[in-house]
Amino acid sequence: MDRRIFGVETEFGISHRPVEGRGLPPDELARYLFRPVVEFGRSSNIFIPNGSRLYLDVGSHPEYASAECADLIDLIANENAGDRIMHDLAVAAEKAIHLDGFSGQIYVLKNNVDSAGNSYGSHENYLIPRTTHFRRLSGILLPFLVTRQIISGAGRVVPATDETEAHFAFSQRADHMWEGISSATTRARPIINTRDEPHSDAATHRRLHVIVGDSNMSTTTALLRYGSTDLVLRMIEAGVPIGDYELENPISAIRHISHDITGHAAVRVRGAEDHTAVQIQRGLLQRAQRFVAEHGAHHEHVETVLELWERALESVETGDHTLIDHDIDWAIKKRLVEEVADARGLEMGHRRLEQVDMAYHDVNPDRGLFHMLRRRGRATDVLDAGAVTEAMITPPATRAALRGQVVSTARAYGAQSTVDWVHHKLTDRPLDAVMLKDPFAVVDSRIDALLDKLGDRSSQLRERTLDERRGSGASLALTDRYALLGEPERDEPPLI
Ligand SMILES: Nc1ncnc2c1ncn2[C@@H]1O[C@H](COP(=O)(O)OP(=O)(O)OP(=O)(O)O)[C@@H](O)[C@H]1O
Ligand SMILES: [Mg+2]
Repeated sequence: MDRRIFGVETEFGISHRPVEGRGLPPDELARYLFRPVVEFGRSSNIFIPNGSRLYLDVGSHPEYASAECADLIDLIANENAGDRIMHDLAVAAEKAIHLDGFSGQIYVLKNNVDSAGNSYGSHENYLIPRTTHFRRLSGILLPFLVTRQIISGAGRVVPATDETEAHFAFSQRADHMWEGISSATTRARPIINTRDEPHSDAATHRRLHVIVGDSNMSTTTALLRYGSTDLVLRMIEAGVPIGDYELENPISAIRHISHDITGHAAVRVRGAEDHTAVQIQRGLLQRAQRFVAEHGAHHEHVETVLELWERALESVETGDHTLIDHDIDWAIKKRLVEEVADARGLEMGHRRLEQVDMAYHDVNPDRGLFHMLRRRGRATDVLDAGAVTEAMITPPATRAALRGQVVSTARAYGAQSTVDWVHHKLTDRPLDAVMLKDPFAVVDSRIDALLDKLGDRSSQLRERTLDERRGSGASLALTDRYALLGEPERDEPPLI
């Protein structure tokens, strides 16, 4: 497909560190965190004006599901808006717990393993044509995804166990995958989830749900992760021959690869010699380069993706990690961990280095180590300054723009809306529901007609300024885009 819809769901780890004693249990903390969300949307599962979804499932890992995007930079901006929203919620929650007599700080981590060894995910969604042959898709995509960690893993300080010494691994998530392909998400944790919910026209499309990825702090790494996957999908869809790297055992392979930072760990390929992760990735990259040379780049980021991909593989192959230690999460983190270890004379197994690993993923822009590195010029960024703030309040140019319009306009009129990825209605007009099956569509006359029922928008609504919005919600993302023109100033009621 020349144009594709992308979305990414991020689950966050949360914790409370009081000045002394035990912290609040995660479920209680999550309730504090989501208080402004519930105030805004009367539920802990809501769609917000930037088109994305915020929700709290059972358990205590709040999730941000990005709006559907048709451009990779839009996707990364929208994803990072989610990190910022979670940070805003943490700031508000910290105030709330202090008012309730608790002390200390709240941490929101965009990582994939907590200190107790629980794992939570970063799930990617790719729109693909229904005609794609699933057997062929998985035969190519699984080896790609199993080895992708060497170019886009988030890196992990792995503590010593009875069998292994402490070491640095490519991936956070690799040890927590249990199956290659299946329809169950949480229980079986497959690399590719086949649950068939396309959020688009089911006759023509599927939504491919990839569960294996590490959450990325680096926007450059994110571009390589989504961009390389898109290129592999594009080749599969075009039906070009892509080499045969079908793995005998994807799950043992993914773990084996993660724990050998030299990239030389060999895995069994069905009916062929053993291959290293670098060899498999090289084979796929060469195919992709040839494919782009023959068919042309299908979007403006392709060249950057190919350059990063090449450089990341060269870095692993040669062991010269300085080639990517500003661009790829695992290498950025590894350099930091080694610096701390050297400066303090610590062995790899030291607890302090695990803390550095965690702190790398702190979404707090002032405190998080990744954010500090970026400010010091030690991590590249593919987003323009201001792009994340913008993405907190502006949906991408897809169906998400229509969803955002419904949510914000209804709120301006004091009406309630009920929306999901596909359905849109005003809650008290259930018969006027609008179903938007085309995720690329940015205009739809049925949505206009629906919103016109609320009043004449052109003469009654004005867009709020950024300053007004900044002053009126726990997070910029949880504020209304519009206000009614000439809204009567309400007098403060008398105190007595
Ligand atoms: N047609 C589409 N193709 C690809 N991705 C899509 C499409 N429509 C929506 N998305 C993306 O899919 C993701 C759906 O997130 P959501 O958390 O609702 O996932 P889910 O897998 O359906 O449900 P859950 O996480 O509750 O199990 C979002 O990131 C969204 O942007
Ligand atoms: Mg989800």
